[in-house]
Amino acid sequence: MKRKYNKEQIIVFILGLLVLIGFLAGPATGDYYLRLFALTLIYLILTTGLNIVAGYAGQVSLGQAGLYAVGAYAGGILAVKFGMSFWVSLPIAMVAAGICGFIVGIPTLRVSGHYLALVTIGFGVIVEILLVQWIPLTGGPAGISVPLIGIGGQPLSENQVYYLILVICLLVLFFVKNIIKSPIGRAFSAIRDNEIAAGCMGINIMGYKLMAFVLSAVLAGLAGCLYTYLSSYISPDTFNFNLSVFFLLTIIIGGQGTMAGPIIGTLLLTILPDYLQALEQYRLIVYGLLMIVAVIGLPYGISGAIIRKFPKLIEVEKPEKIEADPIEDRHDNNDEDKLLVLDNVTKRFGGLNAIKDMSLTVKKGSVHSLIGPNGAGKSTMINIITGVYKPNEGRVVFNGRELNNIKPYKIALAGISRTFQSVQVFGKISVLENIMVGGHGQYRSNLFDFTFKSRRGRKEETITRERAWALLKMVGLEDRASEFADSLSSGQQRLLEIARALAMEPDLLLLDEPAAGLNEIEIGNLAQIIEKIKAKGITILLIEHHIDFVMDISDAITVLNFGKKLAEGTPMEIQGNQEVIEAYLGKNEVVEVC
Ligand SMILES: Nc1ncnc2c1ncn2[C@@H]1O[C@H](COP(=O)(O)OP(=O)(O)OP(=O)(O)O)[C@@H](O)[C@H]1O
Repeated sequence: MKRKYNKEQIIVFILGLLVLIGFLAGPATGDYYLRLFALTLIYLILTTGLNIVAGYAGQVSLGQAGLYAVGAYAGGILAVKFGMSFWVSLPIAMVAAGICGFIVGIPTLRVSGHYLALVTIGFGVIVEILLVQWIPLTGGPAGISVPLIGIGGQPLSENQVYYLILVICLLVLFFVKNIIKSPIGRAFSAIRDNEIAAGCMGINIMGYKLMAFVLSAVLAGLAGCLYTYLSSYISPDTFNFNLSVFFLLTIIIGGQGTMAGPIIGTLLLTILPDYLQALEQYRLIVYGLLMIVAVIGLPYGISGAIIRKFPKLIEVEKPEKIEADPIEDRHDNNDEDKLLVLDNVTKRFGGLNAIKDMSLTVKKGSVHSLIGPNGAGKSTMINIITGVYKPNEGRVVFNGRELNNIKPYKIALAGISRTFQSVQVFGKISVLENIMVGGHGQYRSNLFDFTFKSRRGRKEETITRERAWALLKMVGLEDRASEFADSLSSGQQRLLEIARALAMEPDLLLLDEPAAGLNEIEIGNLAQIIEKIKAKGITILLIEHHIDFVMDISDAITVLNFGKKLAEGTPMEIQGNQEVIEAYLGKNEVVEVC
């Protein structure tokens, strides 16, 4: 798959421009601008890392200056107190910051949003205080002076240092781009857009949040260490809270969650204020106005606005050949007939029994429907099966394995996929990427494979992408592949959810009101899709209010009322059940169905 217009080419173009500026800036305009550009590149390394955690993974961090300080002081202290060279202290500084990032990331397991922002601010403040108070190690307010970077005993010139930083910055952008374009990057975006749905796609939410924090901290540490050697002197007042706010503003204005965002934001906010010096006393006003206009007028930042204005920039080209049969065959030779068993399950919300002593057996390869009036407890059952809710009593057994205390992502990886009653697509990534998120559990490659684009990683990515195209075609959305998922109609989003759930190659597919919002033709297509899925040996547990649709495609039906089982049987048996007619179907409905 190729992009017609390649975002990476734009990034390379901007960076090419930067190199050119660097060439001209050194000899033509003197050391001041060379240092300014070097500092911009250092900030770019840091904001690219911040973009991973805040832009892609959606976790607010206002402690980045603290992590930057850890890298800077680790580099400085190792050089001054232990006589280590730049080349040895750089990786140690990155590891030190990475460990701090892990510690800062732990609260994300419990808090998010404003609370997380406060926790990260707290970290930055603690670092600032330590830098001032721990005088024997940090030099206190007087700071530390650091020797120049050297190779073979020879110190590098200012120009050489600039190009060293440029090369490191380019490598960082290249590796981060590889990670972001991999299932890891998609997992970050999925968590940002919808944590519950991401968990149900087999994504280990806590693990990926921590990974995002550690990656961004490692890059902050790298930037900090480079800063120490660029400026030859560090003191606590550089690493204050304002700097953390500045970093966050940079990616908000540039455009969070895009590779180009930090580049645009960092260039704009680091270099522009300096050029505005000509406007003397109006400089800060112009700077402030720019920020207000960008934040209010461009909610997705500058790069986000560009992408929305010119969607062709992110358009992916449809492959010439799309596989016709994307659904994995799940028939097996196992004689066990029961795929899913609920044994006396009860779920209470306060004093309300949403489900009471519910027992249910879903046979392998069947389409089993749950019907019942609103509030009967149908969605609660699906949420219990997928681990979103924990039952108060009873057991859920899938494929012979008890699921009661298993996390949603592990249940998903065990072979259960689902759609949601109120659609839960990942709105800010493309339709194609949404389906690729479904393929998350199929990868065997790791962070190393994706960072360095190993053969294994590339091969798995190609397979997932091809299957995603095939699933898109099956649900008739292949012409919408490049669009953001939240731009689809709700009916299309339901189809997208089904395709995404199938990308997980499940044994059991839970469909929660898939026909809601679809017209008659779309419901007909949906019935065909369900038939196809069933023919592949995938078991389906269906919740639906379109009774004739349910009667047509089900092998078994369970009727719920007030959290209890009212009746169970084949469609014929249910249609003739007097209690069901009175509680749910109503006489007219039955006449219509018959
Ligand atoms: N998270 C929750 N907190 C409190 N009450 C809940 C929660 N989820 C469901 N309920 C309640 O549990 C009962 C069953 O809800 P559930 O959504 O399972 O019903 P349903 O059969 O799926 O209904 P519908 O067809 O309207 O979706 C309802 O009374 C509902 O208000």
